[in-house]
Amino acid sequence: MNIKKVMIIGAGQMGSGIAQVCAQAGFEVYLNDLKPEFVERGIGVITKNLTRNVEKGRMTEDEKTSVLGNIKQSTNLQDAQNVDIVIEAAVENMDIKTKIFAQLDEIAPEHAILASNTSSLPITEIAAATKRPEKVIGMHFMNPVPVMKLVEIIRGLATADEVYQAIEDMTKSLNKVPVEVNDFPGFVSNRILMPMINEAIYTLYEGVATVEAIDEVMKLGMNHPMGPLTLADFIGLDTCLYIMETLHEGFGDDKYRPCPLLRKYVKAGWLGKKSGRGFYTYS
Ligand SMILES: CC(=O)CC(=O)SCCNC(=O)CCNC(=O)[C@H](O)C(C)(C)COP(=O)(O)OP(=O)(O)OC[C@H]1O[C@@H](n2cnc3c(N)ncnc32)[C@H](O)[C@@H]1OP(=O)(O)O
Ligand SMILES: NC(=O)C1=CN([C@@H]2O[C@H](COP(=O)(O)OP(=O)(O)OC[C@H]3O[C@@H](n4cnc5c(N)ncnc54)[C@H](OP(=O)(O)O)[C@@H]3O)[C@@H](O)[C@H]2O)C=CC1
Repeated sequence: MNIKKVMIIGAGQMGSGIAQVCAQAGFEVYLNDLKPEFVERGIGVITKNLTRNVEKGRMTEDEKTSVLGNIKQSTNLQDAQNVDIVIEAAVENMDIKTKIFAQLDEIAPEHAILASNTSSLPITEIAAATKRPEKVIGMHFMNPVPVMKLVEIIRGLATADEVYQAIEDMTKSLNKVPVEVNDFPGFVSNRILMPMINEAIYTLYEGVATVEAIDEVMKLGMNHPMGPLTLADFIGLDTCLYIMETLHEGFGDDKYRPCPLLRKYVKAGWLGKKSGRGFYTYS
């Protein structure tokens, strides 16, 4: 399967990172979001990252221009008719994702793969919204995408072997490391990571220690690069809550119940770094 043209849906922190690494690997990229200003914000982040690469001598100014030239801005899903693969990185909500996939199924060429960067939602259910479940797959990048090596590849029940192989090959061409997993809530990454973050929030909620102390324990005691509350802010508290809800509902086990403090913060609009306030405040 020859993949040259890629569409990324959602120009948030994940979508813009995925667009950057695809453009750097020479793919032609359409970066799509609901409004032009969201796409422009994503291009702004990519430009900043590339400028840092130039300043550090890892890339020339001409290479930066050429990478940016590989990215087209899109606010129209119809642009999917021109691509070989769509990677969806919109918000972590099943209704929104299934609507996007049903539309893409009508628009994208027959050969096109429809991938989702979902961090926890069942790929099989997303695939069932299309008439091409064999071409639907999970391609789960880690944040920040330009830095993190892993891509968790999730097979839905119907995903074809050649589609899995194409995504594995594409992952390697992006200079990332693919790891194959099966379709269960939270896959491997968030089934293990998110209960730890949720427990850190309970630790705060129950007054065991301060935000700073909890992070310090995990950073200095366990050598984690970021404390769990810093990491939760970095991921987005809305995304953390959606993932916990998927685990709770998907396994029907109360050990995954989201901490009420997490719910409260999300209801307050304290979504972490991206909204300027979470467990910490950001200027
Ligand atoms: C929720 C999900 O579904 C799945 C997930 O993604 S879970 C989240 C997974 N990610 C993590 O756990 C990240 C944990 N944190 C880390 O690994 C590190 O703190 C970090 C890599 C983010 C930053 O590393 P650091 O050493 O503390 O900071 P810093 O020295 O500023 O950055 C290291 C490099 O990363 C780059 N970097 C940092 N943040 C970046 C960003 N947001 N975008 C692009 N590049 C970034 C820096 O430019 C720097 O590059 P060079 O050394 O090549 O110049
Ligand atoms: N944050 C993380 O660490 C990780 C997140 N993920 C997954 O990646 C996905 C995106 O997360 P993230 O980038 O953090 O979220 P963000 O909130 O940063 O970005 C999501 C973007 O998608 C846009 N969007 C929402 N609905 C649509 C739509 N129908 N069509 C096009 N664009 C849309 C949003 O616009 P608007 O602002 O208007 O809502 C926003 O710009 C989620 O599924 C998440 O679970 C995966 C790995 C890590």
